[in-house]
Amino acid sequence: MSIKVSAAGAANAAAAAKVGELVAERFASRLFAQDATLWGPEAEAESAIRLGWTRAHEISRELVDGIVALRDEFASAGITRFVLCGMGGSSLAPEVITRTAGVELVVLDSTDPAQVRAAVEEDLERTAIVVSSKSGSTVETDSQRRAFVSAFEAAGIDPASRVVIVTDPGSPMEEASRAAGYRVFLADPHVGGRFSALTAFGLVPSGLAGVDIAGLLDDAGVAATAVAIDDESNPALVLGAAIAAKRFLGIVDDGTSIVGFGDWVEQLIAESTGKDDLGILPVVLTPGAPEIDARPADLQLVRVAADAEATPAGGDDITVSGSLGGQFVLWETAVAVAGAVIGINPYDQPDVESAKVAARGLLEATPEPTPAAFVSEGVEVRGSETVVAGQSTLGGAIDALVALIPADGYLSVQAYVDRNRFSALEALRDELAKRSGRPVTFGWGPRFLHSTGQFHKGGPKVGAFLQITSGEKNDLEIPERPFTFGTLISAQAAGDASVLESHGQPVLRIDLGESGSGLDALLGAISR
Ligand SMILES: O=P(O)(O)OC[C@H]1O[C@H](O)[C@H](O)[C@@H](O)[C@@H]1O
Repeated sequence: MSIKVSAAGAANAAAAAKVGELVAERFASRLFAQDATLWGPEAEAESAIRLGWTRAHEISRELVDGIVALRDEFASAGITRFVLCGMGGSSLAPEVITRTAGVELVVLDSTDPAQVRAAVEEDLERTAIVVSSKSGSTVETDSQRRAFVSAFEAAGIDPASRVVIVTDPGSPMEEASRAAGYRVFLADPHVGGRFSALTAFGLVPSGLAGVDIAGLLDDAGVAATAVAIDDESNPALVLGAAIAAKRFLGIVDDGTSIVGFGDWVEQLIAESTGKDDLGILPVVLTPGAPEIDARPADLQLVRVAADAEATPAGGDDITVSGSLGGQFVLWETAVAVAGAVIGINPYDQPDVESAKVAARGLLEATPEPTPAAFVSEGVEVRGSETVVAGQSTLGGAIDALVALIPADGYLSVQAYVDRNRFSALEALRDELAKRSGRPVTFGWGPRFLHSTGQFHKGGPKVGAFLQITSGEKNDLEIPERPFTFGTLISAQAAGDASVLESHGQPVLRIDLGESGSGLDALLGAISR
């Protein structure tokens, strides 16, 4: 299934205005020859060590046999349940790969105590974990690993027989893992996390779970040939130039067999472009989303379809199609193009660290919790002065937040809760989009911090933020750490809120209470 891109109306015009230039400067062939000068002198040092993704479909071949052999070894020992511990670029690709293939992989990219406990307590006898971290120092991933290792030990299972590590050579995790006797797969260090779908980060968990990873690499190889040519028909040049023209990028499934593609592409685009007060904010939409019919002028819609030739784009839309392996390569190339068009370095993420620093500060200082501005219907409400001042009801505070969304801005809903238990919260996205007439993103915390989190702090400061938390009665220890999962997720939420507010952006913080009893009140206040 070859990759196809169809751009109509204004999207086609935006692409046409740029593609000739990109062909003339031989952008595509230089990119695939790993030319680090394409994004300007300031980006050169970082780009020089980040372009390995252009050849990942070839280099990763050598991993396949080892992954398949390990899968067989696990199968013969009765180990058939795999849990992936990892964040952002270390978990989003395996999630879409396994969901699309219809094989089971439990993706644990949360610090919510109940969500962690559920993953750790289920069926440990037939479970192996893949702990994936490029840096080897991500606090969420380290904490999840600790929880599993201690659960294995408590169950009399040797962790060395159940823990598989994916990391970069020389990371702190590599050394410690080898010492512990874990199986270690090393990834190509010249590929950034969000571009790592076709490296060990995408392939090890997906292959162990049962996906045909050789086929994925075959599909990617076909696409890599198509997007490396200096020609106006190159689909990645068209896509990259077209998406660079607008601030918001709505992504909607329109008949593709790929499951959950929006979540992967969201990180790739938001983290790669959202910096220097510029960027593109992806908005993952369902087919019924209000933004599709009442389209904000600054939102470009991309439909992911079964066949973009059979159902080409209409209006000002873009339609894309192709195999999943092909789509990875198409979008990675398009983002490299969009970065050059916008004038940013697509390979760094300068603002992700700020939220981590703020969370660490709170974990170390353990300050008294900020008192609630008011309590309404069992829900504690906090937030920026501009949002909560003079308010005494949940509905009033939400109205105040919506009124503060700039005319060219967006609302971001961020739910630091157990996503399995509070899945009903996802419905808030459409309600708030309808109410505000502006693009609304929805993210589970802390997962989104490794995705749209960069754009919120590094992109244009035009966001308004609705943060939802829930205390957990049954908190969970993190073995040998001075804080629990409950204190960690609270610090992550409070830390990110403080950074957003320091950028002058309004934040409304709603705590649903220990038993989550405020859920109905919140849903009611928003859908009234
Ligand atoms: O793979 P790790 O080093 O654990 O990193 C996981 C994630 O961490 C940070 O948030 C980065 O901004 C992401 O790009 C990365 O994917």
